[in-house]
Amino acid sequence: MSTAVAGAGPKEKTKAKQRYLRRKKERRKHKPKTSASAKQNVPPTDSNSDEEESMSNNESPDTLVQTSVIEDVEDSRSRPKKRRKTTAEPTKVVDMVLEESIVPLPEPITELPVPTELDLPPGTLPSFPLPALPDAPSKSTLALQGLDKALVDAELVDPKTLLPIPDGEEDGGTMLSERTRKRLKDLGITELFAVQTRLLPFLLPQDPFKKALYQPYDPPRDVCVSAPTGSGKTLSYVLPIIEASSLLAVRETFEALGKGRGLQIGTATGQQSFAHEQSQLVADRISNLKGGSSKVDVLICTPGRLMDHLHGTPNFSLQHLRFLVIDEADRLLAQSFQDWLVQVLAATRPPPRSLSDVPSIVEPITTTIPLADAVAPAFLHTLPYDDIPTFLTETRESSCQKLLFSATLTRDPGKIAALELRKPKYFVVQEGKRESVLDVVMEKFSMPSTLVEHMIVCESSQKPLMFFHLVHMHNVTNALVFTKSAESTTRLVRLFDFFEKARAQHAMAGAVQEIVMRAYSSDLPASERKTILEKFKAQEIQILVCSDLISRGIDISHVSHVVSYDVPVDMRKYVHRVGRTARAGRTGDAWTLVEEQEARYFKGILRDADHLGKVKRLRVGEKELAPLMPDYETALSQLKQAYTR
Ligand SMILES: Nc1ncnc2c1ncn2[C@@H]1O[C@H](COP(=O)(O)OP(=O)(O)OP(=O)(O)O)[C@@H](O)[C@H]1O
Repeated sequence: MSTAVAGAGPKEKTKAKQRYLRRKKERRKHKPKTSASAKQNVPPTDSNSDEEESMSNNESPDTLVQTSVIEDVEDSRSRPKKRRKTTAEPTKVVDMVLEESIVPLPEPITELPVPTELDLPPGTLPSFPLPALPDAPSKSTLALQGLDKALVDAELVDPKTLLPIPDGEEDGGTMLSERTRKRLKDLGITELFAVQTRLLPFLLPQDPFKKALYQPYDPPRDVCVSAPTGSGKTLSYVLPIIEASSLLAVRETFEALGKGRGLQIGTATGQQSFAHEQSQLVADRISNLKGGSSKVDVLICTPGRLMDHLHGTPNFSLQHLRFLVIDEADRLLAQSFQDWLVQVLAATRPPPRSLSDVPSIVEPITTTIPLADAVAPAFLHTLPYDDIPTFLTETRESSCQKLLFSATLTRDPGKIAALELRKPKYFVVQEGKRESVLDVVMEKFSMPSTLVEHMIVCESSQKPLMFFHLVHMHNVTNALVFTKSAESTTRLVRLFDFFEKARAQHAMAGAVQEIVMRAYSSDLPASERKTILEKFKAQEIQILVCSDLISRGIDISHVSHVVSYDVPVDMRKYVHRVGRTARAGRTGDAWTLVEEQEARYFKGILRDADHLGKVKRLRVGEKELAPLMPDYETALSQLKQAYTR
């Protein structure tokens, strides 16, 4: 085409141009006069601009419509008149989105005038809108989706709240009996911690009917508690249970069934033989007793062992259960073996009434029929004779109240649903405003305010040395150390032993005190674990190396440091590890040794939990490590020898 243009003679072009100009002049003569302002906008009458003008006259009607819409829009918003080149379709799409989309659009677009059918040329069909993607919902909106409303409406408890426990008759709002308050004083507990100040009144209401052992027509609400590690969750449920038990004379009930006296505490954790546990839990394993034959008021158990007794111990029954406490709820709910939760909940619930439950008048009442008071009220219909007639039509429910506790409470709607909570009431012990309940929902767990956190990023080969540096230069003793595996533990303990020996030899006799470090793992027999823990408590052992499995629940007041020798796999693990120190308002330090290649991952974990800013980075230079080098090298070569032997 360019060749064709280049081949046209200049004369020919001039003639054509002259003809064109003549016609144009003619047209002008017949044209009505325009205003002065309009004249000003007339472009200079050179041939090229005229050509452009004539070209524009050939534009399709569609393009014209589209252009006019854009101009209208710009006019209405008093913008400088700058023409944009667009195609017809996108313009229509924007219009249609405004008209029809339910998705709120950003401000400037919503200001656009909504075109009506009149804006379209006659006979033009409005086009359908292209699919429009709504804005992505915010993280917080997503976190709230599918959540139990109760969790969203959780009650926030300020962790700084304390309530003095008074002597004498007045309970001072603690809801505790004089006897219990005296006992607490004997144990050195003079005030209630935040979680306890809210839980005690909730679980021990003033109305005596509300704390009755059996409440089949108006069963109590379930409770979920999210509170930091070491904040006193255990007492917040132990106290109400003890109070409820003594108040309600459970002892007498048990005596009526022929069991022991006093508040009996039983354990079923698999540390003793099954037969031994059975004999501790149940008095009569021969007769068929509808109400069970429990010997204990309180049973502390693991889900697995509880299941074993439910299936394998005659007359072991959960129908009288008043409180089902699920401590470390997130971890227990993650254990799905044998469907323990479904089965335990079923065991607390009365079986549905069926036709066979309808009493038969002709059925003789014999002496073998169990006493009514041995059966929980909600289970009375299971007796082979008519239960106590009642004018009430309400169905009777189990009186079992579920109490869930964790420092890292699960927000998983599926897991919460599996618990079949009854009108659950959530308490969240956390600093901040009402909205910070969202932090729990988004798994931004709250930490003890007395905890100071550090991390050291180093090469993996330098980790042992960094650890020894912490022990000797930062007084990291009375410490719990977490590793990723049993092998990592064994290696570290042996190397540390060699290092301490080398150090002692090196120094003048008696000048240095050897620091003792021991492994504390679930592989050890229970008796050995107990001895190690006792030695640690007595400070004969200064450092314990343990696994995540065993760490939860360790409550030793003098633990002043926690070291993650290997980084934790997730935030939950991190929270539970560091929570072994800075308990009950005491101070504590947490240290994490991060290998260079793990730094991004670990920081990512912290960042996702909005916690990165809380962990200070400690940089340790060669100079600071130099004094430890000779003994470290001796220890390394001894370890090598030990492994090659
Ligand atoms: N009111 C109180 N006054 C003084 N000490 C208390 C009080 N309540 C609890 N403690 C002590 O605080 C320590 C931590 O309490 P507890 O073990 O109940 O914490 P927790 O919240 O269950 O922690 P974790 O989630 O780590 O298991 C315990 O040694 C306990 O005896």
